[in-house]
Amino acid sequence: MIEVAAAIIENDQGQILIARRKKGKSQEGMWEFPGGKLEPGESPETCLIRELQEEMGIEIIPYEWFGNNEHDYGTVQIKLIAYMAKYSQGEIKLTDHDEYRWAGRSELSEYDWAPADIPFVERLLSLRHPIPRESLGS
Ligand SMILES: Nc1nc2c([nH]c(=O)n2[C@H]2C[C@H](O)[C@@H](COP(=O)(O)OP(=O)(O)OP(=O)(O)O)O2)c(=O)[nH]1
Ligand SMILES: [Mg+2]
Repeated sequence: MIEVAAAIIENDQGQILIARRKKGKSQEGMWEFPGGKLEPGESPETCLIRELQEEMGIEIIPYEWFGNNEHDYGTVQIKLIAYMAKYSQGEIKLTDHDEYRWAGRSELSEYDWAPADIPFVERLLSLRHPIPRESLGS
């Protein structure tokens, strides 16, 4: 089982950074939350700070664990560990991706996601609208 950290990065407008894996990579052409494999002894937060600097040239601040999802790709099994993060600074320069978007939560359903990401995407979509107070029953 490979441990992979993924960052759900929000900007000041509440949009989320998503990226398409470029040709030649596993899951090529599919959209993901940027990140990568944990190095030995590394925490997911430290991994994400490093990966986003390496892969996109930006600085982020991971602030909250979002969820884990184990997925079997047949040849590899991955444990995807997602964290919410805040975009801090830097101009995006792509190395492992061929496209990126700042997407509104409701737009996330329009993309062809890496299968391991689907549960995260569904949760982000369902958290789109806050539940009205009166329907919470108190
Ligand atoms: N970063 C990332 N990887 C994901 C996501 N969903 C998903 O299935 N993966 C898979 C693709 C890869 O098989 C595996 C490892 O991710 P990766 O290719 O980004 O790892 P890495 O940055 O360390 O790069 P490399 O050494 O494999 O080139 O995780 C996701 O949302 N983010
Ligand atoms: Mg990566």
